[in-house]
Amino acid sequence: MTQNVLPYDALLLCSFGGPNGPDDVIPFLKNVTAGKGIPEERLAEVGEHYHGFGGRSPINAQNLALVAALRAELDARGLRLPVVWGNRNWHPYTVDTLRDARAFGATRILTLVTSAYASYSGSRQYREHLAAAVAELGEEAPRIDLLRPFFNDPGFVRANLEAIEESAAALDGGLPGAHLLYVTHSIPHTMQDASAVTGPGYREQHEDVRATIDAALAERHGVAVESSLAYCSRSGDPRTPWLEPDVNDRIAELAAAGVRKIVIAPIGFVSDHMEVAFDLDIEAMETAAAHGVAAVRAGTVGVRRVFVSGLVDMILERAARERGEAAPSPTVGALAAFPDAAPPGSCRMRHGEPTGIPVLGGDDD
Ligand SMILES: CC1=C(CCC(=O)O)c2cc3nc(cc4[nH]c(cc5[nH]c(cc1n2)c(C)c5CCC(=O)O)c(CCC(=O)O)c4C)C(CCC(=O)O)=C3C
Ligand SMILES: [Fe+2]
Repeated sequence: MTQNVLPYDALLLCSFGGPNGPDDVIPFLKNVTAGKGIPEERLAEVGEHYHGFGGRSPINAQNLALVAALRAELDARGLRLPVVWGNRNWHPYTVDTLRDARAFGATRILTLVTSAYASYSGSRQYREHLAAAVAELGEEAPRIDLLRPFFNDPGFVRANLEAIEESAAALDGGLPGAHLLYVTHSIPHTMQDASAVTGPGYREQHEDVRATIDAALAERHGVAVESSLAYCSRSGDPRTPWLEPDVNDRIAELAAAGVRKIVIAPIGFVSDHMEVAFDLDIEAMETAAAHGVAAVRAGTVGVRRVFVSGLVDMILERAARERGEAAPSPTVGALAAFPDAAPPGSCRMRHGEPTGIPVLGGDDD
């Protein structure tokens, strides 16, 4: 493959954003939950999680570290591609970053969204957000393309596998006999259903990663791995069904079935942000201790070299396709690579009805 990033002249890392201090917490939560119907009590509770960490989410520092790691990997390969960072819910906002990027001359920007799996929250909502930023900039706007969801990218899966192996080594007797509990963010059933309209859904994407890692572990360690997928961080109206089992319920169930050690593998999250730092490292760990289960939490992919290097491979492949060259999208697991342009109607919450909300990277409205 040619080591060439053209036609792109910048890479945008587009993420969720998070508060940097106590005064940011409430305005941040208002941004996130505008029009979502999340109960006051849930918001107050999540606010407390942030205040417990000094009002600061770890996510911004983690994204800056990823920006630095991407720059280092691009540099190491002799590729000239400025990397910039913008968020959906907090400073630096995407629209401001794009305005700056345009001012320094970027006209064609490839965007990497920090969600590995496709759903409304992890894909379409970002595409609506980017379309709004482009609309706001008008004539000034650079042209934006998006990288496809990367859950089955070989580098992402490999980085998760390595993190699981490293954490399992801390358990008495290691991996053999441990239950491998994969965890991701819960979403409402309606969002799960919307994610499965044009391709494999959110749950199925995770199940594919689980099967791939289980098989690799069995092969590398010569042990059959017992595993399951659980969910964390549900919110919304308690009467609305969300994906289950909750990680805490699942830990209790495993304990009741005689499991004495578990590895919690947060494959749904790319870095140790609030859901990981609170819902897993504090809550789920307390649940495990209360049930007499020895638990370790595997690292998130973060800035692991194999993950970052896989992202740069994806950038090169996409650039080549934009130049009209044939470039494959390598994947692991049973699912094919997601298309570069999201299929019409994908991850649309009220599928079938026009939403009137413009999206980037696969328009269907
Ligand atoms: C699938 C998914 C990901 C994973 C994909 C990815 O990694 O991007 C994700 C990431 C994140 N979610 C985050 C924070 C929040 N999410 C909320 C609310 C919600 N998330 C949802 C889903 C997801 N969210 C959903 C369906 C809701 C209900 C409201 C709605 O339909 O949108 C709320 C409101 C309070 C609450 O309800 O909990 C907050 C504060 C942060 C920042 C963390 C930090 O600061 O470190 C990150 C990375
Ligand atoms: Fe969220």
